[in-house]
Amino acid sequence: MSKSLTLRRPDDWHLHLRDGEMLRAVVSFSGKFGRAIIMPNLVPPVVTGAQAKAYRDRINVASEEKMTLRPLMTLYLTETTDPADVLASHASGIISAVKLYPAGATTNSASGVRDFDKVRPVFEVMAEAGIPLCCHGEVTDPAVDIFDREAVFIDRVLDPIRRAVPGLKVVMEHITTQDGVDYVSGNDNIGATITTHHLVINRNHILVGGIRPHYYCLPVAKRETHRLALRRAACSGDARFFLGTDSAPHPDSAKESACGCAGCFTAPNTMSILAHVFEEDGALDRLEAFTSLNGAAFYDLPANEDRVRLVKRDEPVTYPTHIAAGSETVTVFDPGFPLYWQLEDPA
Ligand SMILES: NC(=O)N[C@@H](CC(=O)O)C(=O)O
Ligand SMILES: [Zn+2]
Ligand SMILES: [Zn+2]
Repeated sequence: MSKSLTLRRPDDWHLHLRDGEMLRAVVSFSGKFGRAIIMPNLVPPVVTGAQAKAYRDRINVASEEKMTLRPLMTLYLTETTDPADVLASHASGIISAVKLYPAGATTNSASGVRDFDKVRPVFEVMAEAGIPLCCHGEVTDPAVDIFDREAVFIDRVLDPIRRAVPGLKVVMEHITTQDGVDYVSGNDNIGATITTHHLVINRNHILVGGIRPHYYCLPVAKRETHRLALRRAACSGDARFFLGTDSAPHPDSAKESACGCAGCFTAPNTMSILAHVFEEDGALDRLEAFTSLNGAAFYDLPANEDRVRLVKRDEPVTYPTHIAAGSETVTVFDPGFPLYWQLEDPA
């Protein structure tokens, strides 16, 4: 008999759905999730409540009837963000969080924050209203080595913000280091998303034997000790750690380039990969906490009531290696090992 596992419907607490043709091409691959925090780094970015509402409408139009996905919107924080708009958008249920991109840190972050003191009034109203701040946690100082940028962000930016604005609820997005795990574990009012791909690859996967643009994302994967720290955190059941796939589709022409952009497209096979990883670490009984319970609790939302089933097949399950997006293709993340677990819905 094949092995199977029933769990509450998973949520994705960090997802890029893009817009237009790309949105229409990728949205169904996240269709079996319950809720997803939708990142606002469009071109131009989603900076006002009105824009977030319009973007949510476009996502709902692009979604198919049978999908369970419910988009939870975020605002892209800029130095001119109006605290009143943040409060009103949250009060009316349009947004669930605000996203902090240090200017220049990652894809489409040019309009992000340079001077963190300038956004202090926004942080203050967020703390008061209990609105989470989702952080892309990397400094942009050219003097800081790219592999150290997350650890330095904690010391230079994140910890000072949290001290200056007590009560601010923070998500450290897509942590990639032992330092990130330690900081989140040792503090209150803070959680962290962990991506699927950072549980699977370290920096060797990107660089050994040739440069692999489809493993390049930000924050960049670190050395193996850090990957193992992420695996322990994800598999621990600790309520501070939850799934945010950071599935970030880019056209292959933009990835396979002399200056390839950052992002891994993991939406199609995420649950299969996670079941593999948790089984390997003897933690299948804690997969539900990571994918379906911890994030909801952090966002003060109930867990999804309905269930999905993961079934372990005798033969590897196959996924498309590429999907079409208009005249472009997007490469699906290749974990580098065969996948046997398959998501079944309904359970
Ligand atoms: N993670 C990435 O490498 N890329 C993301 C941006 C982000 O989440 O930093 C993207 O939008 O492509
Ligand atoms: Zn990011
Ligand atoms: Zn992201």
